[in-house]
Amino acid sequence: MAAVVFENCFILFLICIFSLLCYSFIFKKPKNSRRGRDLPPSPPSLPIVGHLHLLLSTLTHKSLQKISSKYGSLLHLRFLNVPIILVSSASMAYEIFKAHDLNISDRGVSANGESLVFGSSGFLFAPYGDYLKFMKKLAVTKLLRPQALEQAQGVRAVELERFYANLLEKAKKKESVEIGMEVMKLTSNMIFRMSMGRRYSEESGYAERVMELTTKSFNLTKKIFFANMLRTTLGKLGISLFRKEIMGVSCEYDQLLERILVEHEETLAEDDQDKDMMDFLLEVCGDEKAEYKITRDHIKSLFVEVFLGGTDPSTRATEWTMAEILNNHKILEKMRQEIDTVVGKARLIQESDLPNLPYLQAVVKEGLRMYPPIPLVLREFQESCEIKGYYVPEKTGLVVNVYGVMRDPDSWEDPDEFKPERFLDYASRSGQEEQMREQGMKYLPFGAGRRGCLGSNLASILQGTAIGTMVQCFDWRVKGDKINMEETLGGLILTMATPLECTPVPRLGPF
Ligand code: HEM
Repeated sequence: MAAVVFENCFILFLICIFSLLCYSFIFKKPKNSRRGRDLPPSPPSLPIVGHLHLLLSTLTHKSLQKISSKYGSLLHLRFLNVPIILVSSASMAYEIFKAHDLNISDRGVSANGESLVFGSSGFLFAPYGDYLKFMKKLAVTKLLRPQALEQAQGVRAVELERFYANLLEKAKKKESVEIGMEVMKLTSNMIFRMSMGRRYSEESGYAERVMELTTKSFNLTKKIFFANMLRTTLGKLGISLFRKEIMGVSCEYDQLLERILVEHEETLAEDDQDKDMMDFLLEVCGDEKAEYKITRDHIKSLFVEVFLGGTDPSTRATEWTMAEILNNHKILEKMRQEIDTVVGKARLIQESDLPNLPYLQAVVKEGLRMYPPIPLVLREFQESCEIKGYYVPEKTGLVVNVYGVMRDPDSWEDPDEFKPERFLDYASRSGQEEQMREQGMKYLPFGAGRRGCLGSNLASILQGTAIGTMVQCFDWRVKGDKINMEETLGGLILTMATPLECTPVPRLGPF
């Protein structure tokens, strides 16, 4: 229902701006930025809307992959009057990230005003400057770098046990579970407790509330993306697309986070060991001499974005990988053999086991290769430049189709087959450093360069332990012969069209 309303709204919107564009096309000469030099090749386009129909398809990443395999891995597209460079191969990605990383370190999507969800006080869409660098440093130092991750290991272990106990409960009652829902609870609880909730018990209900709001925000991402992309054009007509819905979620987040902030202020932890990321951010907020002066809205936006960036992609990737495991009995058995040998049958897997479980790690990597939760990475060329002899004008958008790169038959043997072994071979291969770097660009689930994902280490832990627990402790009953692997883009995140639902049957334990 919501999708239909959105679609209708979008068609109406297209009609509205059609007249505006006709006006500008007739009365204003379009800028010709070629300056006598060739832009990258462009596939045939429709009048006025250009290649917008590709963006509107339900499987945008696949439409873009198809067009790239026909016309080439470096293309020049136009969505209405927005020019875009589309990249779909490892060698093109390498060329761009090697020589132009700073030039493409802005996302090119304007922030969503005063909203806490992708808004101007956040850093996901912030330009690459002092504010972004400062907030990234805080998030990495206090939450995501290896030392910080190690400090919070105990918190994650408690949540993993709770995840296991919950599945066991369902297994005893012979109830089926939606894997995505269970994993979403696990990742939300882990990230919530690591970042601001060490002192809160489950009864506070805060983690659950954060999870609800994160899901609501994700359902809005496609709308937010369109609203942002078209803000300048529509702003001139006094139209603010989807504003009410977006601000509604933002207000709910605001109220919840304000309450948590006040509770942190009232019981400020004295010992550094007991401080969580929110305690540190509050200190920085009150510090007149801080490198960068941050406000309460900056703190709230940072948390919203850490939840958005951290929970849903990790959950979707885990769900996809579990579906492949359950569709491939040999892989499931091989994983169990490895886990039973390394962990034994008397205790639950824990994150310190992960380095000793190379096959499990390879399965996680293969899941991310075939189903990258963020299939399209968005950036913008700040300045004009040259790529493979083609001219790229300043302020041209960049879309790296990482889904296309990781399914490119020129880089991957049998790209559409789930073969974890390829990552065991891959790790043992050696070569020239430069060659290896270029090779690295064929595996891009976390993006690349200075705007690449900050949470890849945490993501590996979340996925490794969640999948490890489900494989080690349970057999899984699935309806039908095979799991339906059809894809959909839920709010720009690669999602299973039919959520994975199955019934756990205890295999080991209880621990
Ligand atoms: C399987 C899980 C995950 C995947 C596949 C993933 C993927 C990505 C991708 C593709 C980007 C954009 C990169 C680019 O533009 O080059 C990104 C950015 C980001 N991710 Fe992740 N991510 C995951 C988990 C996490 C986690 C657990 C966190 C933290 C809790 C996190 C935090 C971030 C942040 C903060 C950014 C923005 C960085 C910036 O704008 O500078 N991600 N992620």
